[in-house]
Amino acid sequence: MPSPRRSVEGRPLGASASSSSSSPGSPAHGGGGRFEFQSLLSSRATCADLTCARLRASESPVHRRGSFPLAAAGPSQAPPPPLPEEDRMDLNPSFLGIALRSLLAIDLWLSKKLGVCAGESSSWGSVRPLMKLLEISGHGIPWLLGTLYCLSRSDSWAGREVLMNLLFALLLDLLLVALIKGLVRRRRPAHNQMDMFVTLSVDKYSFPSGHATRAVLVSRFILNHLVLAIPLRVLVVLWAFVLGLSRVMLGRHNVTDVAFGFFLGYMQYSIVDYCWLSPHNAPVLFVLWNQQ
Ligand SMILES: CC(C)=CCC/C(C)=C/CC/C(C)=C/COP(=O)(O)O
Repeated sequence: MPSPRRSVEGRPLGASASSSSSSPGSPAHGGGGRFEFQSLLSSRATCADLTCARLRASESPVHRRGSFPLAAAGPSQAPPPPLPEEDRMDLNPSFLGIALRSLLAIDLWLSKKLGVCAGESSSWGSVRPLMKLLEISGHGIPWLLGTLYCLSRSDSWAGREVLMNLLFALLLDLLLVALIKGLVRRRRPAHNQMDMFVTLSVDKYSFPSGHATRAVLVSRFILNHLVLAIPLRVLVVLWAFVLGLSRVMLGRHNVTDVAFGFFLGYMQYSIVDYCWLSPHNAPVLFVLWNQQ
């Protein structure tokens, strides 16, 4: 008699066709050496399929014989067409898959816990205005306008060169973040209120955090190109970190959006540093600006 457990656990499909426990004509066998439960374990299985799968697992062989007249009809029946690979349930998920799912679950749980300023009525709702002020300090518009203004006022070649590269860095950041947001399309957390100061259409997505990328990019830029006293340098690093944290506290982002944003901002500065624009490698830019 075929054991009902076979169809649940996904045991070897190639069981001997001559075996008395699963002959081609038996209910668990689709003929042609292929068991039927393969197709019933489809992740896209219809409700009816799943019901059948459960029945196969729990019903007695006698009942099953009655339930599947086609399978019982014998080996002369045509075997069911094999399902495409992607339609089969993965009964042996990889370690990486489990790790990613666990990370995602922790991410969502932690982000919800840290979203203490997500609304006025949240536990830290009273500091929400302060967090929103911090949000504006890392917004793209003040940084772009500020850089353009300083560029227009700069009267030294060295100053212009640094500002030109800051402008390039800010534009590269906007482009890369918009590109990744558009590709990944991760929704912002459910507890977020969409009341942000000027946004682009891709800003309905949350991965990665544009404020986090900009915070790290600009901080690295400042630390490498401005001569600052130690306390000010510490303040710059703190600003970047608190700005990132505030994104989660405001409920705008999950922790992984900000963590990846920090990483991306760090890499972006490395790109800018590598492609540093100067009057030697980009003379046109500097001459054009001078003529303004
Ligand atoms: C030149 C140009 C396209 C300027 C657009 C500046 C702009 C509206 C940037 C959006 C900044 C923003 C709201 C980013 C979203 O940050 P998340 O931290 O919420 O991802």
